[in-house]
Amino acid sequence: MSGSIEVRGLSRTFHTTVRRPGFLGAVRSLINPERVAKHAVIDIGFEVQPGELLALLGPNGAGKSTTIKMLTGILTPTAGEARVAGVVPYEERERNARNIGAVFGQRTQLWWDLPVRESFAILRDIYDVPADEHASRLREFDELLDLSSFWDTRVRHLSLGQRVRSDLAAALLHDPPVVFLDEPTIGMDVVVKEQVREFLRYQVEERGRTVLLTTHDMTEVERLAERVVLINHGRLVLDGSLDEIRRKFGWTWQVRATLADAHAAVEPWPGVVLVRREGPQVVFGPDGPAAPTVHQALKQVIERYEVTDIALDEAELEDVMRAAYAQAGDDLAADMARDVAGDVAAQAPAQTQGG
Ligand SMILES: Nc1ncnc2c1ncn2[C@@H]1O[C@H](COP(=O)(O)OP(=O)(O)OP(=O)(O)O)[C@@H](O)[C@H]1O
Repeated sequence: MSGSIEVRGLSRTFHTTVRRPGFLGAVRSLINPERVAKHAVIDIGFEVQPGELLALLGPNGAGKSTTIKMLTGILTPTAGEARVAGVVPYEERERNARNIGAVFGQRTQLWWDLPVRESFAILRDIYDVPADEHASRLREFDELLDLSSFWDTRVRHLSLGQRVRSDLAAALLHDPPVVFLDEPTIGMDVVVKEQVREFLRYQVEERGRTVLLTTHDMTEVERLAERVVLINHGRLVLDGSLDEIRRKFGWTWQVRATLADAHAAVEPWPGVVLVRREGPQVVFGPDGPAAPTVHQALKQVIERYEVTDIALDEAELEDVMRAAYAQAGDDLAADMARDVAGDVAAQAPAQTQGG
């Protein structure tokens, strides 16, 4: 079965009622509710190939969870279409559920009062997994996630890391070709995070699963994803490989200097921007076509500041993403301005005719 994900023109608008302030306001809201529309996802489209891991990125409130909820069949889109392993998820929820596994880092799908292993057994029965397959898959997951050290414990007594590892195993026990992970490693310590990433890499590379992952952790993106889709204010603003994005938005060089005076004022100069500052540590990067070469930049930093240490740095993905968002924001603003200008232009002749 092909584990592809296809998304075309997908949109979702939420309608909520606004409560007016004060007692009278509350009464007025009851009699005459004021409805507002929130366009959480607007006309997005992308594809994920079978066996590919794609990171869906965006700031808080960008529309990532809403997108995943449409692809898992929890929400129905307002417009557009999605297919997951050939199935329209919100039209055939049960069929879709057999093809997908989903982990929402903040919630569990396990039975709170049962030991983990009993939850696994219930899922085996729900999905009709043959007993020998179930046992061998559990052995495989145990090797990678070390589940047996806590699988006789009730879910409510598990630590966060143990709970999410159990959730991951539970999501994959029926062998789905497509996996959705919404911030799976949120709040975990670095050791458990690494264990989970290892597990995910194995599932993609060795088992050929298709994974759509949302995360705010750029280390995770660097370790796991080759391709990213960026959404902002519900719109898709970028779809490309990490290499392309680094090339387009990354800095060709970065100079990190430690200032002798941690409180010294630091200003950018023509051709150079201040990328980051943390106390005495400052990082400079090139700015536009007038940027100096890396050798000139090193010389300029030493001439301008008293430094105790200076080094060349790899551009951090966080900085690259920040630059991509800034550019995407500019493009979006330009698009919206063009739309408004287009609307005004379209209205102008009508007004002339009318007048
Ligand atoms: N059920 C709902 N009713 C009304 N508005 C909603 C609903 N669900 C989400 N939204 C709004 O839609 C927008 C997108 O939310 P969503 O949860 O998809 O963002 P996100 O990218 O997953 O954010 P985060 O990184 O914070 O998890 C937000 O403005 C949110 O307030």
